[in-house]
Amino acid sequence: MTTALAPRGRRKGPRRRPANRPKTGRHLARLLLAEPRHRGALARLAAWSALGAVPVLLSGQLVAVALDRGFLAGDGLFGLAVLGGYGATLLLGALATRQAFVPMAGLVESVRDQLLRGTVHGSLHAAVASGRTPDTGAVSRITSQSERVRQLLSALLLSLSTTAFAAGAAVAGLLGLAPVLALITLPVVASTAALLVPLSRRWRTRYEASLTMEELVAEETGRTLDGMRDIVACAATRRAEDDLDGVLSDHAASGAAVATVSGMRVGVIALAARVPLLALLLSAPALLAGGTFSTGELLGAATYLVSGLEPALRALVQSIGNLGLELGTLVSRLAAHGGTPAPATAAAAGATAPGHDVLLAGVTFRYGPHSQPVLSAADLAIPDGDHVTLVGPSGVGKSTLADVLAGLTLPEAGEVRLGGVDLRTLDRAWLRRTVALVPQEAYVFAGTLRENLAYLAPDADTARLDRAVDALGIGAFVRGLGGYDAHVAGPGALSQGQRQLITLARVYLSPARIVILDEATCHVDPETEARIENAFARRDGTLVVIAHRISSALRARRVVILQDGRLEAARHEDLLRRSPAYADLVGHWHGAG
Ligand SMILES: Nc1ncnc2c1ncn2[C@@H]1O[C@H](COP(=O)(O)OP(=O)(O)OP(=O)(O)O)[C@@H](O)[C@H]1O
Repeated sequence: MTTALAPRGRRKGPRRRPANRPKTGRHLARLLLAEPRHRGALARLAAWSALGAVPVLLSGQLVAVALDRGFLAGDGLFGLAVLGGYGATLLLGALATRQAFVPMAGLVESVRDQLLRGTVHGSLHAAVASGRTPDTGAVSRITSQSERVRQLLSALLLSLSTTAFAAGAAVAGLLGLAPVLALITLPVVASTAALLVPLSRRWRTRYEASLTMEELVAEETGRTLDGMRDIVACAATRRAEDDLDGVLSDHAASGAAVATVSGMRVGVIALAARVPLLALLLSAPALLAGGTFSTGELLGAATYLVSGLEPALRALVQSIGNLGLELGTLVSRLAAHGGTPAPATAAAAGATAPGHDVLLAGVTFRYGPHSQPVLSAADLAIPDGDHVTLVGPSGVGKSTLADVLAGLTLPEAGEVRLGGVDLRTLDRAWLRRTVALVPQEAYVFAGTLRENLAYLAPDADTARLDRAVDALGIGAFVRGLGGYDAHVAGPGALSQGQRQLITLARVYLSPARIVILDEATCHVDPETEARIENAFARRDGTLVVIAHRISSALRARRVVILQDGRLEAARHEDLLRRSPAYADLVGHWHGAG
């Protein structure tokens, strides 16, 4: 039986995306502006923030006065007094910023309460509608998320209002001090800062992707740990490692992509303030010589650019980018799911298919973005109850196709359907019970033979074990080991072929409706292989055999050949006539046999 693993490979196609989110900004604005008391609190917050920006507004002016009329005019005391006055405005600004916390606290508490009310209502409503017990786990998860919303919203509001006013104050101060310098420098600031808009959008996309990857890593790790026993029992450790490795590499790449855009953003912010400053400094000698501006005015203008505008710009971008994005993600999840967290995967819990016909439609899969596709727009239909043998030269992609059929590997394009339902939407546990992929490496664990055989059918009694053993023709082997209650010391105590027999009997007893044998009989003799394949063919359901010998193809109802990423299916005789590749393969097998 396949393990409880996630699909593997570099999943290009259906990478899980965040659930459809409502427009976050609009939703937040609705929450903030819905009630008159919220609007009042926002107005008070704005008023205190404006007052808090007064030191920035005065900074350049006071530096200019301190220099021109104080230090440079030989009146150091006056200069010091002016700078002392600037210090006093900083104190007042700090007090005003402190006062801004009061309306903001009331506002965010109220928004948090609104969110929580919506959450609990949503959960109760869903419970009443479905007749089930309310999801109290979801409510408690959302309670903690609402708490995080409160923290983020307060940080964001404070940061936004103070930095927006500070930036405005720096611009106003510069215009007041030296309008000509403002007209020279501000367009440069504005045009460079305009680059931040597309950069921030790109940053947002990459950040969201990295969040999704983070969730995927947690999900994949949890699933691997949960399924550790099955992974070991089915000798799928390498596959599990591959799965985790793929997800971790993707996660690392997504983190690097975020860092690249963050770096570019910091560079642009620095340029926005430093390029005008550089222009100012380079033209300073000429401006001073022409007597157009005083030294104090030039330094005052530089003060507005460097200590007013640049920090405000940086804080604005960071608060909108980081705090805003995290807040938006949380709020939209709460809003979209009425208080229930977004489902972790596209697969719906409990979703089963009404039938067992398998259909591959236009399936394309490749392991890396630059590698050749292993499957290329491949089509195949396997009706329920069919017996097919899959053939193709070594390395052509037969095992990959088996993984795709079992839903362990997701195609980058096209669809795999089971009973008419897209595999990706089916309940994973149901899918794992329904489709059994038996790999070449067989595994037995220390315990009785009965425990090993009944591992996937714990309710199987001795009579059922007997029927399976008879059908597979492995009675002599079972008796030779000492019967069902004989102790199997572990994998090392049996040959590879004996381990395959146990694994095959285990799958025969399982509830799997579709069995895929991926060279699962390669270590047993041809007669035993024939008996086993025939037994599986008679068993209820579908049998797909990845051929190890020509005899497997001759036994099957149809043969499927995989060549150049495409699949062609026909009866052995027909395929022999119309496919030179199959004729070659058969010739090669006969030669080898
Ligand atoms: N995890 C992986 N990462 C990258 N490439 C892979 C991975 N697994 C398989 N491949 C490549 O994909 C191609 C198909 O491999 P696959 O094992 O599906 O072929 P196969 O037909 O089953 O081979 P064989 O008959 O030898 O078992 C090969 O070129 C292989 O090297």
